[in-house]
Amino acid sequence: TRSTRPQRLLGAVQKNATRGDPGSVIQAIDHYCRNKEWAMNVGDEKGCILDSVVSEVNPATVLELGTYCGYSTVRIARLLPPHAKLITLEFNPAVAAIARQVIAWAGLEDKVQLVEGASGDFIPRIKEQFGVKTFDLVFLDHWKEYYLPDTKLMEECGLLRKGSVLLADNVVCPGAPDYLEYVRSSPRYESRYFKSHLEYTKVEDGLEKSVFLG
Ligand SMILES: CCCNc1ncnc2c1ncn2[C@@H]1O[C@H](/C=C/CNC(=O)c2cc(-c3ccc(F)cc3)cc(O)c2O)[C@@H](O)[C@H]1O
Ligand SMILES: [Mg+2]
Repeated sequence: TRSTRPQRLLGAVQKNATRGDPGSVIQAIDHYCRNKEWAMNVGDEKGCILDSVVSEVNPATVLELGTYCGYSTVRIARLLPPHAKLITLEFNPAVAAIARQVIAWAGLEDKVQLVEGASGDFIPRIKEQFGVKTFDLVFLDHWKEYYLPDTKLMEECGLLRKGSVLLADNVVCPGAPDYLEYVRSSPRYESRYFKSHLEYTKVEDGLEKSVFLG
């Protein structure tokens, strides 16, 4: 049977990237997706904005919603300080299996905990199950209609503290209008839009950075 897009993306990593070299894994995926087959990775242009926010926050605890093939997982984990932890949630087992191999190829498995399951089920259990009190940084890149409900759930579960940073991909394309309205109008967030482009295209997209004020 025909391979899947994630399988072909993993093949490009195994063929073109050096084991243990996260930068080469990022480059291999970007080259493949720009020249051979588009895929919904945050990409190199928005990826640089992601890098700058990660470096600025210098987080000890990170939550990523929607691992997909692990491209942004690798981008974030490669910048984390030694004992920092990144928990990434992915509910499609076949996709999670690919992401595990991409993260391993980059040599970052010690910094990453990939959890298979749906965000709505896991967010309420993260505290007791993973010993995390609050997240310094949350990267939202899963199904766009879940950005808002999952943000409200994180608030309710006490997973955000004064200064926690939410960074959301695709707030223009495909768009997350209810989420944007919420973080931009709520007095509990200081929000800022980073204009960019949809990965590997000239279409406008951007990242919304929202600081929780407690
Ligand atoms: C229960 C559903 C909500 N909770 C969830 N919990 C855990 N994992 C979840 C998840 N939702 C989705 N996922 C996983 O995240 C991934 C989904 C990401 C959704 N992303 C997009 O739709 C997306 C789409 C585009 C896109 C843009 C333009 C276009 F023409 C076509 C696509 C660009 C992007 O950058 C995107 O991120 C999958 O691997 C899915 O299995
Ligand atoms: Mg995205």
